[in-house]
Amino acid sequence: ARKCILSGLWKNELGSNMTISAVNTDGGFTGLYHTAVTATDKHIRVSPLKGSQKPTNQRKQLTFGFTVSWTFSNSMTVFVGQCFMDDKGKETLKTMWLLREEVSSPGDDWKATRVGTNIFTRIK
Ligand SMILES: O=C1N[C@H]2[C@H](CS[C@H]2CCCCC(=O)c2ccc3ccc4cccc5ccc2c3c45)N1
Repeated sequence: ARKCILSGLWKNELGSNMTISAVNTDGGFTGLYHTAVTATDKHIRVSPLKGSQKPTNQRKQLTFGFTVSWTFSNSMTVFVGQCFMDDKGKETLKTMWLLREEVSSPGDDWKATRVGTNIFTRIK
């Protein structure tokens, strides 16, 4: 059966897109993330991502995680999820994410993390 491959171009339901480079032998990958939305009034630029996946030789519907370090800021998002493939070979990445924004004091730590879900599909 065909297996999910993370490398390539993906988009999510927010209109964001990401490019994932080739996955290396230990499951590591890098890429670029272009978010369509932001919780800050700063101008958001394309940001680097780094992640890893379970080696595909063991899984058709692999699990993965990656981190986006938002350019020119001290905020970060981690995504974790799984690739699902339908019987036509169409891949879907179902993910959950945590967005950590920088806050000025420990007293504000309680409000520093947002959580959500994203579904990614391939851009042909
Ligand atoms: O495709 C998707 N897009 C959204 C979801 C999960 S990630 C999220 C986009 C996050 C963009 C970075 C951001 O908002 C951001 C960037 C820089 C910031 C600098 C300083 C901040 C200070 C206070 C609050 C912030 C909130 C978000 C921030 C930043 C700050 N999926």
